Amino acid sequence: TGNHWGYGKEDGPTAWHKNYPVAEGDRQSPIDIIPNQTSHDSSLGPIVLNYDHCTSINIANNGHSVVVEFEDSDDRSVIRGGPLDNPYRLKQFHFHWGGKGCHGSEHTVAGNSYASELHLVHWNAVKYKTFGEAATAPDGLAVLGIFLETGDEHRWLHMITDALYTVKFKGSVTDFKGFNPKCLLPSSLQYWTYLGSLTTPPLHESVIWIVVKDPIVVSEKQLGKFRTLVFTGEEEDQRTRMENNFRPPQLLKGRKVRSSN
Ligand SMILES: NS(=O)(=O)c1ccc(C(=O)NCc2cccc(O)c2)cc1
Ligand SMILES: [Zn+2]
Repeated sequence: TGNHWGYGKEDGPTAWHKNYPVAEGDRQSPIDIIPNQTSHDSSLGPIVLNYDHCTSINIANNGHSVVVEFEDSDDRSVIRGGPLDNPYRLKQFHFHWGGKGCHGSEHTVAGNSYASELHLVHWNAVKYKTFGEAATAPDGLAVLGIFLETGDEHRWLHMITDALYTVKFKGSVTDFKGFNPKCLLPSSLQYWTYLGSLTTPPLHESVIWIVVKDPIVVSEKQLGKFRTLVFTGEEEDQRTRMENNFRPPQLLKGRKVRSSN
């Protein structure tokens, strides 16, 4: 119905252009990043995250992913530096992942995909009054992308995976206070950056992407817990496991990808 979209055969990424023609635009995301074709830019300073006073509010299943929302009524948690001209406020973070044994990151690196990808979504509250307004502006959003690869257990990810059973169904929301996503970052924040879009409808071309080069390591067991979520609501009769909720790489269309040193 209406602008319903998903990741299935009929409503998935190849069909999104019907309701969202910008899907075929000039700055769509994600992309395949080819390291030796990126341009190193020494003017690109480090990314600075001020998350120490961040206020997480809740964790939710929105029918596409699991999302942790933050209080964004002031500059208590911001990202700045790197390619950004202003501080951008943290609004939410969420994940994209594959099926059992399949990879599910959105960005790929020289054609290789990771098991999953974490997106920390920020908006430019200096220039725009609301997230919604920023989400339609060319410099409105900054998303920090972190790759997840499987290996040893991640010491802090259990704080997320232990809560997933409370948001199994689409539309479920539970309190999730006191979580600082800084614990989900790799030690090095070296990154690639380029101008792109939301990777889900409405696919607005409003994102300054900052993709961190080093992945974090999580266990297959931890990742498997994400797949206990379902795309469907509790009242619906069929349970569709939430997995492979990623958009494949889109055409670069002449864009430059810059690399921090
Ligand atoms: N996967 S992604 O990080 O590119 C991404 C981040 C945020 C959103 C999002 O907020 N979608 C809902 C939305 C979009 C525009 C305006 C709104 O008010 C809400 C979608 C995708
Ligand atoms: Zn995302």
